[in-house]
Amino acid sequence: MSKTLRIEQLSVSYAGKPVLCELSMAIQRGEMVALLGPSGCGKTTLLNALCGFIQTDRGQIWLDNEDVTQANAQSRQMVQVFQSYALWPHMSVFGNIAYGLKVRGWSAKAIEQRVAQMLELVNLPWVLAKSSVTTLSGGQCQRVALARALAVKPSVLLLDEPLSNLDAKVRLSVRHEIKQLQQQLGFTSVLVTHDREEALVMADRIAVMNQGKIEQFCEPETIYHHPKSAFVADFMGLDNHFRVRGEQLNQLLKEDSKRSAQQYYSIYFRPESAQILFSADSFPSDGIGIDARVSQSVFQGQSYRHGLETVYGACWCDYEQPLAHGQSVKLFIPLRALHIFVAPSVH
Ligand SMILES: Nc1ncnc2c1ncn2[C@@H]1O[C@H](COP(=O)(O)OP(=O)(O)OP(=O)(O)O)[C@@H](O)[C@H]1O
Repeated sequence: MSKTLRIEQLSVSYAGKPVLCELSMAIQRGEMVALLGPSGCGKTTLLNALCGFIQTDRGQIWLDNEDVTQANAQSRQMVQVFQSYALWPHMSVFGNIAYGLKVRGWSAKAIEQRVAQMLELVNLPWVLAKSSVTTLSGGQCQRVALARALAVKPSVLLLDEPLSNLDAKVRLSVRHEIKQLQQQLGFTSVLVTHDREEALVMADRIAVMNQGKIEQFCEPETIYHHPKSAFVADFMGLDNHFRVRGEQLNQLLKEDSKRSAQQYYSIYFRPESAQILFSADSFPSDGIGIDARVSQSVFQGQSYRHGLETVYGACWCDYEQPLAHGQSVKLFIPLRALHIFVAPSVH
């Protein structure tokens, strides 16, 4: 059932405007890959190209050893699940799940067995089979859409923001159900999402896309802890960013003249991996310390998130207690939490 998917140097444009630019990636059999990236970077275009819904300009798409670049959508056996569910409203739950099987000429008995199997798989009771899909909740609709897609045993399942129409609680449970199904059935899948946490939880590997190209493609832990560019760092939740000159960075890191004085650098770090210290605290040596003043204190459950003003700009840092507006503190960023990139010069 499940196959490897290899994309080689794929280019797609709309009316001459390039959207995917020589994009390559290889997805293993049974692997779930998340495509993460800003709006308009080409995630849905890539899914549509894989499915055969749109024409490609150059490059190839391989399923195992078969080049399917020119194959029609039906013969590719890649099935898409959409954000909007795309169920047929005039059909029952049964009718929706059975549709692809009827088209493929399955017998009535085999269809009934398969639909029952699929309903059980996605945790929907058989009594719902005769219901109209218009009477279902969002979570139930997405389960029917998933059952319909899996019923035909696709080689690759393409999930286009399947959870974004669901409310927060349902989204969390459906997220884990899809992941469990993928591990149980071992299907190859590509998941498009805007949600970083969803990508981290669900995917075996994450591809961060930027303007039609892949910026970084690796395991969730690696991309989270070792973003290879400022773009990926920004996208992976390193919400604090200072732009500093080489000589300032040399001073902060106590590394005399290691960097050119005129070059600018971007320092990224997470609010939760920095610390707020006070004048009486002993100062660790394995990090950088910056004088700061509290500008805001916001309760966020486990701790308080504080807005801090420093000579390098504003940032956020967590602390267990609320601190007074205007209070002087020391911002401490451990070396292991620092991500430093050469910044482009501003003219
Ligand atoms: N049918 C189309 N005709 C012309 N331009 C299109 C078409 N579909 C998408 N585009 C353009 O191609 C670019 C990529 O769109 P795409 O939908 O693939 O991005 P995306 O990363 O999926 O965005 P989002 O996260 O907002 O869904 C965008 O600039 C979009 O405006």
